Amino acid sequence: MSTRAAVADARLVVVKVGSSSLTTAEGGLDPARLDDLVDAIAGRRAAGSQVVLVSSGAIAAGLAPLGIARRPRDLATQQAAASVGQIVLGHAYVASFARHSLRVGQVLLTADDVVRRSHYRNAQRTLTRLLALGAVPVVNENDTVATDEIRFGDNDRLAALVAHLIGADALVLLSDVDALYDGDPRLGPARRITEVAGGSDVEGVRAGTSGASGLGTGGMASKLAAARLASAAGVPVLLAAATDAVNALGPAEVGTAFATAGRRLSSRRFWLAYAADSTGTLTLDDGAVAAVVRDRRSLLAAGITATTGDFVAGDVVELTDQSGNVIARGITNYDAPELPDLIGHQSHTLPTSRRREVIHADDLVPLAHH
Ligand SMILES: Nc1ncnc2c1ncn2[C@@H]1O[C@H](COP(=O)(O)OP(=O)(O)O)[C@@H](O)[C@H]1O
Ligand SMILES: N[C@@H](CCC(=O)OP(=O)(O)O)C(=O)O
Repeated sequence: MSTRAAVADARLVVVKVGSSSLTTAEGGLDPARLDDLVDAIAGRRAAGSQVVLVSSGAIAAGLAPLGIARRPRDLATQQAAASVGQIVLGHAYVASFARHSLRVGQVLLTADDVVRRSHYRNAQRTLTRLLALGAVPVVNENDTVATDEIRFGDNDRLAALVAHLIGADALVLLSDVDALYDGDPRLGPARRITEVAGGSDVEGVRAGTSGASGLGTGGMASKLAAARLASAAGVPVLLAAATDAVNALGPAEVGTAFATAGRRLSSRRFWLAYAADSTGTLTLDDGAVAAVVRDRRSLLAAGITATTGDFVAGDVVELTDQSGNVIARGITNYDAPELPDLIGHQSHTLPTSRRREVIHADDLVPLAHH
């Protein structure tokens, strides 16, 4: 099935909308744009799909009520604005979805809630039950309590993680631009990219890190990273304009479609590959890179040339090649201080208590460079 057909046929869709697509030029929430989005989602629901909406806009919606002219830079004021704005936003969705007799459920998450394995089943269960009860979950980052350490940073990433968490069949990223281009179309002529089948299709793409409105975060770079994260984890992605939501959620061919790379990862392997924080790095020689990535073998001390970080056994670490590219992630069997004496040595030359592989193949996930 083509990527576009997979998105069009998806039974469970995560739709993410950015701040810039919900606000007026002056910065307040735009009820007409919000209604248009809700109409498109209600249409998809009526056609038989379930939809989870990941909506930004809390900070933007809180600025005018607090008399703040532009997006604040400091975290405390952002959090205060989000606190005021999230209620405004939630209320706007309740009223707008009510026009279609649809109920909404607000789900505010921190990175910990979907990244820590002990927590994510909770989020999974709530979202699944909301859907079973016929409600539309409206998800945002829990900005008021998310400190820098536990922030997703941007809702594109949150949406990609949620899409995998709930086993969505597709992720639709709606923005103020109608597709991915090879450069920022605001800055000059740029070529539109309609299909991304693999990494070579986005090689050389310049994706800006800030949006036009100054209200969102991350710009196209965070969208591209999220699209690649979801597609690498087995969820097809469509990036399109929020003003074209009806077509993006319907059969029309709009935007940029990102094909999946292979099978869907299990929750545990997805967590290992993308969600968990890593606390260190192991640098591998070429032979070890091939053993881990191509042959899917365990990582032995002999193939490691250097380590950084302050990790302990059981932590997630990144594996890089000699050029510093991250090629895999895995759970280490050793504490960082134990490794300098072991690396570069063949197992049979080490004391018996030190012959265990550094990372077992079952605890290793090669990262797709597609
Ligand atoms: N390569 C690119 N292709 C498309 N848009 C790009 C690219 N690089 C930068 N951009 C800009 O990114 C913006 C979208 O980011 P942003 O406003 O943060 O979105 P949102 O608020 O929807 O999350 C677009 O308005 C576009 O001008
Ligand atoms: N959680 C923040 C949004 C952060 C964010 O990623 O914004 P955007 O780039 O507009 O999707 C808010 O609701 O204001």
